[in-house]
Amino acid sequence: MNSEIIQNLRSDIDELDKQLMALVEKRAQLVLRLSDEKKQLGMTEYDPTREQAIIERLYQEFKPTFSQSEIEAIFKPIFKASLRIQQA
Ligand SMILES: C=C(O[C@@H]1C=C(C(=O)O)C=C[C@H]1O)C(=O)O
Repeated sequence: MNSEIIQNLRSDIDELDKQLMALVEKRAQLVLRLSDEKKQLGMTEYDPTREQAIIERLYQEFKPTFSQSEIEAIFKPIFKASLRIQQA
C-alpha cells in the first residue's frame, strides 16, 4: 500500500537523519581536539582557507548531485557550530 511505503521511507529518512547528526557530533569532537592542538601552537581557530578547501574537495566529489553553493549551505553552519564549540 502506498501509505505504508511512505511510512517506511520516512522511517528510513529519520534513521539517516539521526546518523547524520551523530556524525556531525563526532566531527565536532575531532574539531575540538584539533583546536586544543592549535591553541598550543598559537594558531588561530578560524581558518577560512581550510574551510574553502573542504568545500572545494566535497564539490569535486559530489558535483553530479550537489552544486557548490548547496555544499556551502550545508557546511558553513557546521563550521560555524564547530567554532562556537571551540570557543565555548
Ligand atoms: C578544524 C579546524 O578549525 C576550524 C574548523 C574547521 C572545520 O570545522 O572543519 C575548519 C577550519 C577552521 O575554521 C581546522 O583548522 O582544520
